[in-house]
Amino acid sequence: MTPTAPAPTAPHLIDGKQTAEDIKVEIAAAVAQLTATGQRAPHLAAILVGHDGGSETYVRNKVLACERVGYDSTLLRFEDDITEADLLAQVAALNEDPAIDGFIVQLPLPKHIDAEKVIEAVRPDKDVDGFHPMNLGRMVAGLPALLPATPSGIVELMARQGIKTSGQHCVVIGRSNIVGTPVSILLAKNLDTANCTVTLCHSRTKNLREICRQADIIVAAIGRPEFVTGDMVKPGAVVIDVGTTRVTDANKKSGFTLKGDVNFAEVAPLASRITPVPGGVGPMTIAMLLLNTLRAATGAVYPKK
Ligand SMILES: NC(=O)C1=CN([C@@H]2O[C@H](COP(=O)(O)OP(=O)(O)OC[C@H]3O[C@@H](n4cnc5c(N)ncnc54)[C@H](OP(=O)(O)O)[C@@H]3O)[C@@H](O)[C@H]2O)C=CC1
Ligand SMILES: Nc1nc(=O)c2c([nH]1)NC[C@@H]1CN(c3ccc(C(=O)N[C@@H](CCC(=O)O)C(=O)O)cc3)C=[N+]21
Ligand SMILES: [Mg+2]
Repeated sequence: MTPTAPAPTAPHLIDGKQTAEDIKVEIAAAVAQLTATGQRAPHLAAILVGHDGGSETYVRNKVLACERVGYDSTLLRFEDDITEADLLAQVAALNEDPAIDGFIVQLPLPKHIDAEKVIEAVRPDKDVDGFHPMNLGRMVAGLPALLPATPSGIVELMARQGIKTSGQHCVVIGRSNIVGTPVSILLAKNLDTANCTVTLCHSRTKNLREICRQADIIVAAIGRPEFVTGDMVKPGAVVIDVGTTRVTDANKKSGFTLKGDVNFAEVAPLASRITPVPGGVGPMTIAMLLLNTLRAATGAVYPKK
């Protein structure tokens, strides 16, 4: 009989926070090199519309991260009654501003604004979110592109944590344009950091539990707290939790707890490796946004205009 390794008794956490710190140290060194040769520091701008608590936190974290690595940053804030035309004019101004290397428009946007239209208005060489169809198309085709931050952050996190992906069956839950769809494409690519066999699941998927049980790697990007339960996870699987939902919690000073899409208490004892929330995918998203900004500033993907 072949001896089988005992199931781990303690969760083997995937430290996204530390990995993101490592990347930020590398970026800071690159910035120091740029400025030492007389070039200006990269400059990231963010547009924030309205007062959504989560969006405020993420944008604040992005601005703080810029300072940490030595970038310049600009935050443009607008009330949620800004018209679509005015927002598009702001995008056009950032497109044309030679002092701005890259910018993002924080999502979600108010309902009266067509988010697709705004995303398409961002000049692809400044689209550090990697949401523009030009960048998504180039990514699909395997051409150099500004890659979406959360998907590339997941791939980078697994690579740096020594998680084997090649030949592994990865089940992605969620097919949004910003997470589920692009991460499924990246993980299926013929790259040393990918080469997964990918199954993409969504709200119409039949037998989701059975499909998840066949996964060597689960990527949960649903936006429903604790959706992935223990009965959906094969013992020894790697579990990547993208979800970040604020759940009301009277015991917390802030009034809420950040919940992932994975029932951590049930799944952590089963998983060989698992990302915590917070401290997993979220910090990687920010690190990859900074990396995209460096690539935009240095003309690594598109020639500087
Ligand atoms: N950590 C980070 O850096 C980031 C975290 N997030 C978080 O990730 C989560 C997902 O975000 P996002 O992709 O934008 O979410 P969306 O709401 O855009 O997409 C959710 C996806 O989940 C699917 N889904 C919903 N219910 C079910 C179900 N019962 N069974 C199977 N699939 C289901 C939907 O299916 P269908 O298409 O059929 O509707 C959809 O494809 C959120 O919590 C968000 O806050 C997002 C971005 C970055
Ligand atoms: N144009 C655009 N680009 C985005 O990249 C984008 C967006 N819109 N809209 C919302 C989602 C969500 N998102 C997160 C980024 C960082 C954390 C993050 O750093 N989370 C910390 C905790 C932060 C906290 O304390 O709330 C963590 O998980 O450890 C989470 C979520 C980016 N998004
Ligand atoms: Mg969302």
